[in-house]
Amino acid sequence: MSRLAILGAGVMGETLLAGLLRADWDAADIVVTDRRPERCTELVERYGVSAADNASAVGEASTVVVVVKPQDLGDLLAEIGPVVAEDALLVSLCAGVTTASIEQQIGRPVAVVRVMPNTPAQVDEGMAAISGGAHASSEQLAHVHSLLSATGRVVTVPEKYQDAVTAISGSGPAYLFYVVESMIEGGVQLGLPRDVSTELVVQTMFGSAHLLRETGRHPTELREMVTSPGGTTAAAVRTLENHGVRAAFMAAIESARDRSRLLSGG
Ligand SMILES: NC(=O)C1=CN([C@@H]2O[C@H](COP(=O)(O)OP(=O)(O)OC[C@H]3O[C@@H](n4cnc5c(N)ncnc54)[C@H](OP(=O)(O)O)[C@@H]3O)[C@@H](O)[C@H]2O)C=CC1
Ligand SMILES: O=C(O)[C@@H]1CCC=N1
Repeated sequence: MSRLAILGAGVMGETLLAGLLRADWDAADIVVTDRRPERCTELVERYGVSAADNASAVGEASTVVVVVKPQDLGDLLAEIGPVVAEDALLVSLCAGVTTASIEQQIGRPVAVVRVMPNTPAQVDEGMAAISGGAHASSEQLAHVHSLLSATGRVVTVPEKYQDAVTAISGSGPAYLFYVVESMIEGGVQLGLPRDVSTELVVQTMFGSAHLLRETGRHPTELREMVTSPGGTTAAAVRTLENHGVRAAFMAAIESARDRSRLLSGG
C-alpha cells in the first residue's frame, strides 16, 4: 500500500498534487478529497487522480496529507482518527498546528510530520520546512523530504521554529507580492502606463531574487551596489527609513508568528 491521500484540495492541496505529478508520480497512486464534490470532480478531470470521501481515502493510503484550514482540522481528525492505520504516516501542512496536538487528537501513537510549504511550489520554486513528531522515524522524515522536494527546496528544522518559519517563508510570498503591488502603484503615480510599470517591477523582482541566489552575496552588499552617493536610491531608502518600513516588516513578521502560535488552539 503506497498510495498517497491528499485531504483538502484547495490552493495548497492542489499545489502539492500538481507538483507530484510534474515530478512523475503516477496519478493512480494519489487520491484526493474535498468538502465540495464539484472541487473533487474538477481535480479528477484536470489531473486524472481519483477522489473519495475522507475515510475511504485514508483507508487505502500509507501516507495521508492533511491540507485543510487549521480551523477545520479538528473535525477532520475526529472523522479519520478511527480509520488511520497503525503504520500510516500523517503529514500536516496546517499552519500553527503542532504534531503533539495532532497526536493527542488521534488518541494513539501515530507518526506525524509537520510541514510549512509556500505557494512558489506552483512553479517548483517552493520553500518547505519539515519537522517530525514524537513517533515519526527518520525514514518517514526522509520520505516527506523527498515528497516536498518535488516542488522546491526543503529544510528540516526543530518544530519549535515552525511558527517563525510560517511567518517568514509560509506567509512570505504575500509580503513580496505586496511590495510588488506597491511599486507598480508607485510607477503609475509617476505617470507610467500600468502594463509598463508591471513589467518593470516584476522583472526587477525576478532579477533581484536571481542575483541574490546566484551570487550568494549579502543583500546589504547588493543594495549598496545600487546606491550611488547622493543619488536616487539613497533618497528612496532614506524615505523608506523615515516611514519605518524595516520596523513595519519586523512587526508584521512578529504578528504572523503570534497568529501561528494561536492557530493550534483552533
Ligand atoms: N495558501 C498558502 O499559501 C499556504 C497554506 N498553508 C496551509 O495549508 C492549509 C490549506 O490552506 P489553503 O490551501 O490555502 O486553503 P483552502 O481553503 O484553499 O483549501 C482547503 C480545502 O480543504 C477543504 N476542506 C475543509 N474541510 C474539509 C474536510 N473535512 N474534508 C475535506 N476537505 C475539507 C476546503 O473546502 P471548502 O472550500 O469547502 O472550505 C478547501 O477546499 C492551511 O492549513 C494553511 O495553513 C500552508 C502554507 C502556505
Ligand atoms: O495565511 C495563512 O494562514 C497560511 C499559512 C502560511 C501562508 N498562508
